[in-house]
Amino acid sequence: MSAVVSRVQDLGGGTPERIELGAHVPGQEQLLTPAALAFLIGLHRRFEPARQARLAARRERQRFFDAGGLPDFRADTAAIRAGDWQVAPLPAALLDRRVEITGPVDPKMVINALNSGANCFMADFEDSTAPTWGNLITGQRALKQAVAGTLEFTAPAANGTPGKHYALKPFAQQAVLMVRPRGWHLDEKHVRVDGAPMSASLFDLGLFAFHNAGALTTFDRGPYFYLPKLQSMEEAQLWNDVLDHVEQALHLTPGQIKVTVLIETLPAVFEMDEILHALRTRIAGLNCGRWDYVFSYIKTFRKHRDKVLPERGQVTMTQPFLRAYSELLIQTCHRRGAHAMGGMAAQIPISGDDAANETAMAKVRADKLREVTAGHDGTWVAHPALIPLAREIFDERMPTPNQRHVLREDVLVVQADLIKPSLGTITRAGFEGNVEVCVRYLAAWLDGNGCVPIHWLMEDAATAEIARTQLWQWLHSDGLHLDDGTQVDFALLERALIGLPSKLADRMKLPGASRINEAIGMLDRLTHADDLAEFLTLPAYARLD
Ligand SMILES: CC(=O)SCCNC(=O)CCNC(=O)[C@H](O)C(C)(C)COP(=O)(O)OP(=O)(O)OC[C@H]1O[C@@H](n2cnc3c(N)ncnc32)[C@H](O)[C@@H]1OP(=O)(O)O
Ligand SMILES: O=CC(=O)O
Ligand SMILES: [Mg+2]
Repeated sequence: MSAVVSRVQDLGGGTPERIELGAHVPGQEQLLTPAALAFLIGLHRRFEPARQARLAARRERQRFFDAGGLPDFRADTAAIRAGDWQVAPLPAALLDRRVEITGPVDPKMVINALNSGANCFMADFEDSTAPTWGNLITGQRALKQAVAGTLEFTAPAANGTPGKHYALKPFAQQAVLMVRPRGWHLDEKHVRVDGAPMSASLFDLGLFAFHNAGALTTFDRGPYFYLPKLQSMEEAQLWNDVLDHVEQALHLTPGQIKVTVLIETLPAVFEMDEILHALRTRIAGLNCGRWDYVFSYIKTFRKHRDKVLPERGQVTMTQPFLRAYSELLIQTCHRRGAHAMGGMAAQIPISGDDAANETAMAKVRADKLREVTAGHDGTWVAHPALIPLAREIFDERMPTPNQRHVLREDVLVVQADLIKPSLGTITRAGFEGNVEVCVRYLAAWLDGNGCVPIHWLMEDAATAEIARTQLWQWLHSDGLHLDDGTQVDFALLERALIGLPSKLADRMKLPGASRINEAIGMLDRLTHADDLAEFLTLPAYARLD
């Protein structure tokens, strides 16, 4: 906690509160005002014990899976699944979400995304942001200014040429803003209350709501959030309790805060009705967070030799277990009147190679076509250049603002479909590719950059986690071989790691180049460890800032 400097704050309530904050970064004083800090302290004191209980429940459940148990639909909530209920009506701003752009929260990205022509913009504090204190404060400040309509940015001058200036389009032409706070598992180490770090989720969500709820109300909106990495109905209930509290404390209308929940863990797919029900006064939809979902499948089945997945590139949405997940999500959402959002194709535009670009765009097109045909109400893009492509496909196949009327009663998904093993192989390129992605992503993240292009694929915390957990599982499963017959063992890993610095040597301008050796050391330790680390970002966070 070297970065924490302020020891005690007098928040004006008579008794100085015990809150410690990260070293000052520009703009912090306008965000972390005494009133905002008092609000955050209130959130922490009220909800931290419940958060810790939920994290303990996750560990307990994983012990059951490690002992051979399988996730399944819950007997104790059968009445919720069988019941005839609907989520609350959706606000006008969230009726048509056919194309949503996502991205990190730096000012340029925020302006570009809001101006992009997408229906919605998910400003991401999670998978695509490395949570340095500077990134968080800069991001919160950018969002506050964006909501106020004052956000501007000028790129630094280069070679005597003035930097490009960025400004927001008029409000009516902007994408609808949604914010994704970090997940329940993460602490915010730069804010300690009563001597303990506060929840990163409560920090991100609380600070955004505190500063922007009033302004959003004047636009007939509310704070809209994406909630990541939930594992159970109880976690959704905890979020609902938090949001009820936030609405009361900020004098909002009950249900004004809207959320979309990412179904991106394997345990959660068995509780989608229950999650919708727990949040039914405020939930707008569920989203197929496919990358974290695959990561979660690997993590849940870390000890299940019969469920080892093939290499990352072969785990596409047409694998039966992923198709079942997406179709059950659509059926569940539409039955309850909620949106069923699609997810992210990882391909981004390739400049300077038309043929390669066309191949990449064909993959994105096929993915979006699959989504709209299956019944999704909208999709995600990682890059503004993909918006016209996604829009064209959804416009053509979805003439209505959404397709919640498509009930998909033909879908019959049972437990076995959702946990079905996948066919495929592990190639040398797939193994070495995982090593490279882990090292390069980790190095960039440690350097403060949470989303980078690697071999023309968008890589963020979720995609990198697949690579990391696959390596661990492959190396800890006896008798696995590459498709060329080579045994998968630590010698293979060592060879890939040793070769990496020279392979990357001519790319010393790579994001995070200076931290490559540190990343190699971390990956080596993480893969050798007897226990699979829950999240890459937990040990990495200790090294951030
Ligand atoms: C698994 C999940 O959680 S998915 C959700 C989380 N992941 C994401 O949101 C991915 C977001 N995407 C990105 O961060 C970026 O697109 C990257 C890192 C993949 C590629 O970024 P770059 O290398 O900068 O792309 P590129 O150089 O082609 O960008 C061209 C322009 O588009 C802008 N741009 C690129 N992606 C985005 C975006 N998602 N939102 C807004 N603007 C963007 C760039 O800022 C740049 O703007 P400029 O011309 O004004 O300078
Ligand atoms: O957050 C999205 C994902 O795919 O993970
Ligand atoms: Mg995710």
